[in-house]
Amino acid sequence: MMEQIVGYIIGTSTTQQATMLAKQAVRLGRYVTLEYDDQKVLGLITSVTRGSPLINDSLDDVEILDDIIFVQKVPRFIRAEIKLLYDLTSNSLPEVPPPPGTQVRFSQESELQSLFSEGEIEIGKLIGTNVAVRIKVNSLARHLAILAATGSGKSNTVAVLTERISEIGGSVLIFDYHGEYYNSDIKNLNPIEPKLNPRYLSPREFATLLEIPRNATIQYRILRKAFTEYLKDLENSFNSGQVDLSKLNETFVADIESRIEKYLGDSKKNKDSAEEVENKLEEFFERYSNIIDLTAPDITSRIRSHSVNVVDISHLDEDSMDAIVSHYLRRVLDSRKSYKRTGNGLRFPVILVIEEAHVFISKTENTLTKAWAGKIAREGRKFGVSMVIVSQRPKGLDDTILSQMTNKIILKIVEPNDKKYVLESSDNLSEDLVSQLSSLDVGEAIVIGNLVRIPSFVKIDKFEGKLGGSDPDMIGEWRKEEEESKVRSSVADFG
Ligand SMILES: Nc1ncnc2c1ncn2[C@@H]1O[C@H](COP(=O)(O)OP(=O)(O)OP(=O)(O)O)[C@@H](O)[C@H]1O
Repeated sequence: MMEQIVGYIIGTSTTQQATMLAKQAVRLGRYVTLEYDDQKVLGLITSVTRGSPLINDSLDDVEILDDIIFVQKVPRFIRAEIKLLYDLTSNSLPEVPPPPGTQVRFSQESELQSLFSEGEIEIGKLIGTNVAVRIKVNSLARHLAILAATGSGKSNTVAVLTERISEIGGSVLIFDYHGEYYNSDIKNLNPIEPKLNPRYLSPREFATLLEIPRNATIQYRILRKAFTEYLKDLENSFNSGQVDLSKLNETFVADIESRIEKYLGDSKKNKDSAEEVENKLEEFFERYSNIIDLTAPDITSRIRSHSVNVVDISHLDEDSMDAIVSHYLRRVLDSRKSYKRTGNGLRFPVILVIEEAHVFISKTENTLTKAWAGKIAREGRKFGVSMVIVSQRPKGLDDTILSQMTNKIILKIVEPNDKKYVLESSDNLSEDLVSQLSSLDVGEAIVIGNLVRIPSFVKIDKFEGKLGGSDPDMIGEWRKEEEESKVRSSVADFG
């Protein structure tokens, strides 16, 4: 059944863009098909305008308008800009622009299916159609950014995407800023308590957590020697079975300080540096006492394949969050490198999901996480470590790292600077697509990158389970407290 004609191409076209004079109202984000010069070209409606040569904006007398409308049939037009995306005949980009007068029709679902059905997991339907959009999961090796204004559907998208990746055997590690995945009923959930075990810290990482500046070479040397010796002695004690695990955490600072004393030497300068290191060591332990645990297994032994591994960091302060995220990123990358090199380490690829990414991969702050996120953005692909950064403040993200997120799922964004920033950080996103972002409904997204063959307007499937972290029902909680206080006071009277 041939679809009806919705309009004709007018004016000058290029191989990327054409203008249609429409016979009926058409919606943004709809796919259309143009057949000309033995090509069958798929296009996307990216803007629609309506007007009339007679009722134009120079009119300023409504009575004249009354007469015009009453007396005659008023010429009106609907124009639509079409972004030409794909030549279905040659399976490539269109090579020839459509001539004026070319008929335009809505694309048939069978034409669209051929383009969107090749991926391993379905994430939703093309907006306005029943065409399932499937994404190529291997393309996530080039990372993904999920960007949207608050309340537009980021968490729902993360839940749908990660659950379906786990169902095909994949391994995801979500840093759960709001505790919404940790308390959800996502399938294959593997909840992980955030713990920092200094045994798995490198001396440089430990020095960074102690805030020993890179140029404080004497402090760093003293710490490195004491820490390295402590770890060596600890390993020997573990191997000989002489470790009292219950005492490890409480003697950690003293054990290291006793080794610092050994490297004091007699120079005053060393003594001052050593004291500075000891102060920083005690401050470190106070600041991170709720996450330090020398008995905790390494994160790489807690991540499972076939799982949505979720680290609940919602109860931590942002410093501790940053320490956990940066450490876990480093351990996963190092372990995958080790596995690739020696066969020892994390045996399977991992997709790391960083929620509220603008906090950790900030454009302005030099966080601990930013350095490791940058390394993974640059080299993670070779080792099967990819990143999904999720943010409702795109302009707060580091632009270099954002530009390395080849794939993007962009839900509704209204803020003009956010839109501009996203456009500038994506070489596969055009102005006409970005201009649509304000008009997207909740759960509707533009998907671009290697995940899909062509830019796609997708209604993401609704996550069927329960997500935690939703907005509190304040009225309900107040009512409940009122009821309970009545019960308490009546029990007190009775007593
Ligand atoms: N694809 C969708 N289909 C239907 N409803 C959706 C979809 N995505 C999100 N919603 C609904 O919209 C609301 C907000 O969704 P969600 O929490 O995912 O947005 P968000 O961008 O993560 O918000 P926040 O920034 O507050 O975390 C929820 O009630 C959710 O059920």
